[in-house]
Amino acid sequence: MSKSPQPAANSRIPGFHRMTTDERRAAVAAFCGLDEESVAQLAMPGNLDAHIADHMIENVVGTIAIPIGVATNMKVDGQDVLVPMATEESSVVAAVCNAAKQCYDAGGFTTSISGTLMIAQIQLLGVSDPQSARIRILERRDEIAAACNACDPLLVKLGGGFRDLEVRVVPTRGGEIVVTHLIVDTRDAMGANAVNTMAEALAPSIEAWTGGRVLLRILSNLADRRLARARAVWPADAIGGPAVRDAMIAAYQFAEADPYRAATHNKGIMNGVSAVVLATGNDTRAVEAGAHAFAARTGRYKSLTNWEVTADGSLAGTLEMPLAVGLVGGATKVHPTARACIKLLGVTTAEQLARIIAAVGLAQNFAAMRVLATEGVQKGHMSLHAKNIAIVVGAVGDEIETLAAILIGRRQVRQDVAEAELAKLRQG
Ligand SMILES: CC(C)(COP(=O)([O-])OP(=O)([O-])OC[C@H]1O[C@@H](n2cnc3c(N)ncnc32)[C@H](O)[C@@H]1OP(=O)([O-])[O-])[C@@H](O)C(=O)NCCC(=O)NCCSC(=O)C[C@@](C)(O)CC(=O)[O-]
Ligand SMILES: NC(=O)C1=CN([C@@H]2O[C@H](COP(=O)(O)OP(=O)(O)OC[C@H]3O[C@@H](n4cnc5c(N)ncnc54)[C@H](O)[C@@H]3O)[C@@H](O)[C@H]2O)C=CC1
Repeated sequence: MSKSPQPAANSRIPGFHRMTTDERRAAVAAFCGLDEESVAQLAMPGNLDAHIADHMIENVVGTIAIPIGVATNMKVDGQDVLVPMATEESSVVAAVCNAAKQCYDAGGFTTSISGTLMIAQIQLLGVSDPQSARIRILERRDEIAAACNACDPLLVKLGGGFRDLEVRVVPTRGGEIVVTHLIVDTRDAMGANAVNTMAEALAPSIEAWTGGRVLLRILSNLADRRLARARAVWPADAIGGPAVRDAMIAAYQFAEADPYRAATHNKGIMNGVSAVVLATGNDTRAVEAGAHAFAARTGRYKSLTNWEVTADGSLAGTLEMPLAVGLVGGATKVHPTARACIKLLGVTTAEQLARIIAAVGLAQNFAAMRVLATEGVQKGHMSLHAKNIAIVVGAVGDEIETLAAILIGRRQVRQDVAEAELAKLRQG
């Protein structure tokens, strides 16, 4: 039995990972004033009602439960926050806690956002004079704005709606096409449905103005008008000294130079990003598509983060990436556990959510680079993964921790070794 949880004054909760799950929920509730219903929702095994599941997607036959861990030590824009992360991968949550701990005293993470603008694309084919068609569409800006806003009076009332118009002539293998971008502020919605409705509503007018034929009418997941940014500074002393710092810079330079490495580097960032996106009921595929398209925007796939050394010798990291997430729409309001996670985070706007997710992505990248540039990823990752291996070979109850400790002690986190050790354990 671990020690009793103390109400947390901040997100630094040393030993949080040694508490029982009940104690952790109590500590989280004490930290953010989470109501009993949300605590109960988090505690419920298989916490999605079959009836709700059956209405969320098609042809439902069941649900799959993914654990939600809470990242501690996070300070974002001066405020301590506990961050729920839904992931099947061991060591991801621990990595964020670890990275955040090492920059906490230096101020944690500072974030910003470029706005909450989404882009809907309308593809126009069959115009012999695409440049003229482009100008004809641009001339209708006011009509287009009014038509878009008429599609979603609630969004307009909430301060969102049409913001801008772009029209591009894009060469394709089938000839030049005219692509209209509707740029719409979707406020606290991710906004796919909202902007798709506008694009579909406008299509007949665009055909009438140009004599062309509209084909696709759909948002772009390259949400480069909805960038979230995070930065943080890790003093060299807090991370093991200048040699560790310089090794991390060299690791980053590898990702900058080589897309094979950049893909893995960015996968590490997405370990954190996608886990918060999923926990809050947002669309992981939309965020992932946006991230990777943004990483490749110059024509060469690159790191989403930048790392450099400050004048005083600290390690400074920055992350900038599209983060189209919402607090309304999708599963955010439908899935009761997503609602509980949003309460746990204490965010009231999509902007705040995106900013915290960017901070988590940066933390995750720091932790991965630090272990890769020092002891290697296997030590930490495999020690946490040892419990999974124990379960795979059939360990139950107390056997799981005992067997995992044996595997870590032997430095052989392998299924064949686990099978043999479990057999030995059971023989007494
Ligand atoms: C695993 C650690 C954190 C151990 O790191 P450590 O230095 O052994 O940890 P420690 O025991 O000294 O503890 C330091 C702090 O880490 C946290 N911590 C420590 N242990 C736990 C735990 N069990 N549960 C929750 N939090 C934990 C916790 O905050 C703790 O502070 P405390 O609370 O004790 O004051 C470290 O090795 C690490 O950061 N590893 C990185 C792991 C990682 O990146 N995993 C992702 C999976 S690999 C992958 O998919 C991505 C990759 C790597 O390919 C990306 C890339 O290539 O760039
Ligand atoms: N390529 C993609 O990424 C695609 C994604 N989707 C899905 O679309 C869904 C998201 O679409 P949304 O338009 O976000 O959902 P939605 O249509 O369910 O909700 C958005 C609407 O909520 C209303 N609203 C109420 N309060 C609001 C507030 N505070 N701020 C903004 N709007 C508010 C507005 O009328 C707004 O249009 C996700 O489930 C996503 O998976 C759908 C098609 C394509």
